[in-house]
Amino acid sequence: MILVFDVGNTNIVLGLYKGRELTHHWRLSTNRSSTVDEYGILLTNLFQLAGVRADQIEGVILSSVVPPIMNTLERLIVKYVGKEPLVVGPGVKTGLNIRYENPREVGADRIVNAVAGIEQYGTPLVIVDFGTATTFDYIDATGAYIGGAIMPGIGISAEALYQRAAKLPRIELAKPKSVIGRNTVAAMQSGIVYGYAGQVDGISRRIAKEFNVTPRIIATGGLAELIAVESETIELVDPLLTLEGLRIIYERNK
Ligand SMILES: Nc1ncnc2c1ncn2[C@@H]1O[C@H](COP(=O)(O)OP(=O)(O)OP(=O)(O)O)[C@@H](O)[C@H]1O
Ligand SMILES: CC(C)(CO)[C@@H](O)C(=O)NCCC(=O)O
Ligand SMILES: [K+]
Repeated sequence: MILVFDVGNTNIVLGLYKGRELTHHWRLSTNRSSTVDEYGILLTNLFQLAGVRADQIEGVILSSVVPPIMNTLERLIVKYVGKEPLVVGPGVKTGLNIRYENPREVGADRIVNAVAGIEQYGTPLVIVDFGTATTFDYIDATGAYIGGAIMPGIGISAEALYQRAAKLPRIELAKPKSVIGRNTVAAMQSGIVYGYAGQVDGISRRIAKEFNVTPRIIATGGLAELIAVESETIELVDPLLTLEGLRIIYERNK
């Protein structure tokens, strides 16, 4: 079995693979102040519930876009799993040709998504990941990672409205009945959900136009489903794309 870790700014998603099969996956909050042992308790409990022992895990791979907690997580894995994790970064074979101005600058989650996306959906391809930030990645017909776009995530956008406007409440992110809201909550839900779907379609169409391509457009991330149903350009949602990419990269480095 291998254990894969996707460390994002909001959530840590982890999964256990037996061969190519994802047998378990879990979502924890990313907490910058948790200690090695606090994460260790969570991991131990999850393994126990799943009936898995640490000594059944042959290897661990981790990708992170949160440098301040890397040290804690590496120590967690050594102490509670008894393995040195493979960390996605310079020196790890991903098989991806990265054409960003500075390839080291691309978030590891975006690289991992691209690796999985190419494998599962082919190229040219656009991947939209709805997380803390919403990212777009464009992979051209030759399989090269060209770059993309980064916009404020849905959670961040909703949070900013509530934080900065005295009369705007914190709302549930849900689709309202009509694009015209006739109360504050419905109006905010319309602006966020339909506005966001429009932004996603706008960026996707610009990519298609600028590069004169018809890419497949695949979405992933915690809030993908909510927007994908309203989007005219997203073809499907693959919630486990990042975990799959981690498994593939692990295999390429064995
Ligand atoms: N129902 C909701 N209402 C309001 N905000 C939400 C809701 N669900 C998620 N969020 C917020 O949306 C953002 C993205 O959450 P999501 O669960 O998609 O994270 P994620 O895909 O794990 O992201 P990352 O990989 O960046 O950690 C977070 O800021 C989160 O707090
Ligand atoms: C954009 C996020 C925050 C999305 O998780 C992450 O991929 C990141 O921190 N990226 C670094 C900047 C870049 O990808 O250009
Ligand atoms: K993510």
